[in-house]
Amino acid sequence: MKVTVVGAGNVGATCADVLAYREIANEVVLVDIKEGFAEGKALDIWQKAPINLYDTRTVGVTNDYTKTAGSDVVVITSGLPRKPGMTRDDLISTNAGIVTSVTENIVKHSPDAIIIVVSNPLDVMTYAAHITSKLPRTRVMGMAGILDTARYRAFLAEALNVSPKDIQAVLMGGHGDTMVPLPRYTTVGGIPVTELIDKETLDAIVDRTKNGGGELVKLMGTSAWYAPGSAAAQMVEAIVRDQRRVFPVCVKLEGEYGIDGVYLGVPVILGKNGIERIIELDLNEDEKQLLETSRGHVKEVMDALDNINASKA
Ligand SMILES: NC(=O)C1=CN([C@@H]2O[C@H](COP(=O)(O)OP(=O)(O)OC[C@H]3O[C@@H](n4cnc5c(N)ncnc54)[C@H](O)[C@@H]3O)[C@@H](O)[C@H]2O)C=CC1
Ligand SMILES: O=C([O-])CC(=O)C(=O)O
Repeated sequence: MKVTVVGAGNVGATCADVLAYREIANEVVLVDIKEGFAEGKALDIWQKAPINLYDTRTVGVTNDYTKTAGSDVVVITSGLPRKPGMTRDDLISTNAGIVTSVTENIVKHSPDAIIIVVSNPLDVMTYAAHITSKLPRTRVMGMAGILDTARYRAFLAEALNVSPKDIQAVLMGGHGDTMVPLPRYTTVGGIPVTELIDKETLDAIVDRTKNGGGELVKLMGTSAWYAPGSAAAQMVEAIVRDQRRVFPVCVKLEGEYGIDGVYLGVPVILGKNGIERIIELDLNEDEKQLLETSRGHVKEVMDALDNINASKA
């Protein structure tokens, strides 16, 4: 299995590292626009192989997509991260240009690849990659839900003083303040979370999760990478090992949840064909309302991208 990671910055290099040391791929190609940067990161990861004992070959290239040819999966992390005081949506015009040109190069050399978008604003960058690639919606998806769910699970594990391994949860909607956590579908070792935690603490955790990305931007002056890079690698693993994992993933909805033509995080089954199935939960009225708010926000940003593209045409 060959995996390309575009963008050798914080998230891309972390993702490539996890793919290598967990031997998720035989070959990982890192691509960056900065001269020598991807080459250096790939060499560093390769030099770790004798220490951490793995065989995965890591190769770095400066904008040379011929080396990415025949990739099974491509992860797009290229683009600006936000700084304190910015929203993810503020990145739209710069990152849309980057994601669009990267996607063109990817499909030219790897027409059968499955594409996982990480660049922000996530839902709308997934839209940009999908319309550029012209691939079926099952093969172009965005990573955010695994990360958001992981933050929620980590906060819950801390509050309950239990292992994060035992917390199962799902979130839906856009990657931003309008994400839709679903406490009704959260369990701790099979026990509904509402039986173990009071409403006030749970509400505070939900709130912290919604602002989880911003909390880290404020602390570090740039956005997170360990959990995001690992989350993207986990999606790659589900695909290349045909694991049929159930994850929240950003995908174009075509009637599911009564939504058409908008890219949102929903639970899916992830396997060798990409999105094998979208799971439709029976949401209650409150949850439907939250999802509708999230849909409205993502649609607004999609429209903003359409306007940017129209003004360039
Ligand atoms: N979906 C999610 O949950 C998350 C998304 N992100 C997003 O991921 C993106 C990357 O974040 P970081 O890795 O922290 O940023 P970074 O600045 O560390 O790395 C980005 C890399 O992209 C490269 N790049 C820029 N234009 C390129 C092009 N045309 N072709 C190839 N490479 C190019 C840059 O040279 C840089 O090395 C950001 O947009 C960030 O907002 C970050 C964390 C979580
Ligand atoms: O917050 C950001 O800008 C990066 C991101 O999407 C996250 O960490 O959730």
